[in-house]
Amino acid sequence: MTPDLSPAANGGVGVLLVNLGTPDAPTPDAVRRYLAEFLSDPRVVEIPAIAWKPILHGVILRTRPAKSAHAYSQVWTAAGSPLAAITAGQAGALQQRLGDAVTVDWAMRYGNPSLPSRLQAMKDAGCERILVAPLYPQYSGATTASVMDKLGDALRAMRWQPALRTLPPYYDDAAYIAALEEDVVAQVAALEFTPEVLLLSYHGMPERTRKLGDPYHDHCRETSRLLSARLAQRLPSLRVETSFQSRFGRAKWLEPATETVLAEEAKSGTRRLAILAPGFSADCVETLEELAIRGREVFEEAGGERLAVLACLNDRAPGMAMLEGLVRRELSGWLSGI
Ligand SMILES: C=CC1=C(C)c2cc3[nH]c(cc4nc(cc5[nH]c(cc1n2)c(C)c5CCC(=O)O)C(CCC(=O)O)=C4C)c(C)c3C=C
Ligand SMILES: [Fe+2]
Ligand SMILES: [Fe+2]
Repeated sequence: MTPDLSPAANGGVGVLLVNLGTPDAPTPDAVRRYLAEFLSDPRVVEIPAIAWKPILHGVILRTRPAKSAHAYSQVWTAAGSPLAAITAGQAGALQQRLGDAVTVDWAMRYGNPSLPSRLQAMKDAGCERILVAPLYPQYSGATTASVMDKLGDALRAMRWQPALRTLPPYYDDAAYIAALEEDVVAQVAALEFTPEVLLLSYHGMPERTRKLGDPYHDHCRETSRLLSARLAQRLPSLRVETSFQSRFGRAKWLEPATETVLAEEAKSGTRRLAILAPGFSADCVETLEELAIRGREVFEEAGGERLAVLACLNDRAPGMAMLEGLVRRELSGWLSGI
């Protein structure tokens, strides 16, 4: 095939938003396909394949899909998986903010739309310079680095590659902390009750990854420290705590576990609690089912009365203004006059 060298088809700038991934449907078969890809990634499960494959295929993929499909079915929307629908909304909102000079698209690390397929589609549409933006504020090997691995695989298969930049983690960026602050203050003001505690719940990781040099735990703690300091000025009576959710497998995970903190807070007298998941750019099964359904049961069974799970930044204005700012900064020198 002869390369298209016409000016209209080439030289374009693109932004590719990437999030984790989600099944195509809330069914055991679709969840099995998705989990098989996700949990075969050596960045996610750092156990030698020879030991892990029999456990994955012999136990996990036989038992977990039905349980996870039930969780997904409780949060599925007319637009599909919340994570996919919201990520698409973020891409649309960013496109509007940046205008026609930039092509904005989105992809998933696992499942669909796949990262290689969207990268190729952007290249075919004339994008020769692409900013890949993993929507993970806190860096981890299992998330950010895994996106870069997949990007490397996709590039390896391309003869004519686009030039690439990648968005660095933004866990301590003043714009991210300010967006969270503004959004928390507005969401708390709109509640029917005044929470005594704000629990910042991050997705967990095996504790071992921290010892191996993964900065994820430190990034989460730093986000919490910076956000707590800002909230202390705005909502001085709110006590802010941090926890890690979603323990998976038998190994020790980062602590304290969200479930444990919810139960202990209720047992020690906290009656009204709000949860925010600052590490998730978009609401997903982890916030809408694990926190808002199962977390609520844990809190109420231990004596808690009111629990509010605050929305993630999603595609609303505070988060989109922050993302637009980060993206414009990273596109510096690639754009003129926008
Ligand atoms: C935001 C950061 C995330 C980190 C860090 C992370 C690490 C991690 N996750 C698993 C296992 C599972 N995660 C699952 C869902 C899931 N995880 C994240 C984000 C992070 N994961 C998101 C946004 C989601 C939701 C996806 C969606 O479709 O909405 C799941 C699947 C759900 C389930 O079956 O419970 C698993 C499994 C590990 C092992 C890990 C670190 C090593
Ligand atoms: Fe996860
Ligand atoms: Fe989870």
